[in-house]
Amino acid sequence: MIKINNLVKSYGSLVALDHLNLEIKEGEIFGLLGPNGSGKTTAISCMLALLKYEKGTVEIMGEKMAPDNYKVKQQIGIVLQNVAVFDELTVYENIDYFCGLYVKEKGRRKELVEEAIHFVGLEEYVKIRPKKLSGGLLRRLNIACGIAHKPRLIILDEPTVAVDPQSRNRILEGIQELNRQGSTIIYTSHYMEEVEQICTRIAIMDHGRSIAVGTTEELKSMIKTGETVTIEAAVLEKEQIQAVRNLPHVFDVKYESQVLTVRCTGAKHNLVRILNYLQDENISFGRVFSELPTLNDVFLEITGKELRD
Ligand SMILES: Nc1ncnc2c1ncn2[C@@H]1O[C@H](COP(=O)(O)OP(=O)(O)OP(=O)(O)O)[C@@H](O)[C@H]1O
Repeated sequence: MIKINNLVKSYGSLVALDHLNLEIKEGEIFGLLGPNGSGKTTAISCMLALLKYEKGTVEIMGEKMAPDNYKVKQQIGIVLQNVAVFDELTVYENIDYFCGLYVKEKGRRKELVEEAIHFVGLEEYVKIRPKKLSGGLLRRLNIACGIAHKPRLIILDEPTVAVDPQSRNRILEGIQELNRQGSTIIYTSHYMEEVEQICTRIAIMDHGRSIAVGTTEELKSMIKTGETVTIEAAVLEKEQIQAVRNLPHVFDVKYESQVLTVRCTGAKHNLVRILNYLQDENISFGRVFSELPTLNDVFLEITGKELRD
């Protein structure tokens, strides 16, 4: 569906995309996950030929993407980060306007607009102007405007930023439904939980590059971490921290503000072994957690820094 080859884009001396390579297949919900400033929005803008770039190629649906490739553009729905609707039009009129850019036949358009309204759950607000909508409802309107014409490819750039949990769930479920109805989806976010929840494949971005690509399971299997054990309010001496470090299958130990974080490779009984040691040493501790690897662990192992804000 999309092939991005060696894309380079700079803003002055800042390299925002540094030889970015990506391939997205038809039918995927493809997640672009990366911290703020990693180049996700720039990648989307270049992909859609909304921004000029210095080097590389973008192919969408088998064609070279260009600003005037309307044949391809017609088949793409775009929901950008900044809400782009007309204040002087009502909810209905906004969706009708954007749908009308692609669908001229009135009867068919009415059907599509009504479907889109139902889809984002804005039935009660059709006669309202955008200024009167809450942030979450406004984002839903933005989505309806981008998807009403039922495009083959839908690109959503951080659609859930500053959205209440109810609207967020509605949006995430909606994206999965659109995918079931046949649209390929590209979804950018810096929320790893969301990406993990809905994406069938994920590219993790950092500094304008895609540093790892795969399904959630594939990404997690690329790293050493099999389990992270966190022990709160533990009071440990230096030698004891070293002793934890020397336990089998432990490869990284952090001790900060009386919180002990132990990363272990995938093995049985890691937690029991650590707790037994603490008990043998009469070390008091508070709450204990054991977590399977997250996408943050993938990011942390590859880049040495946290994905979370
Ligand atoms: N118009 C611009 N002029 C100058 N620098 C820019 C411009 N747009 C983006 N940048 C810079 O390029 C880099 C990549 O930004 P981009 O917005 O693509 O990242 P992002 O991953 O989408 O981040 P966010 O999650 O914050 O939207 C950042 O360092 C950003 O400051």
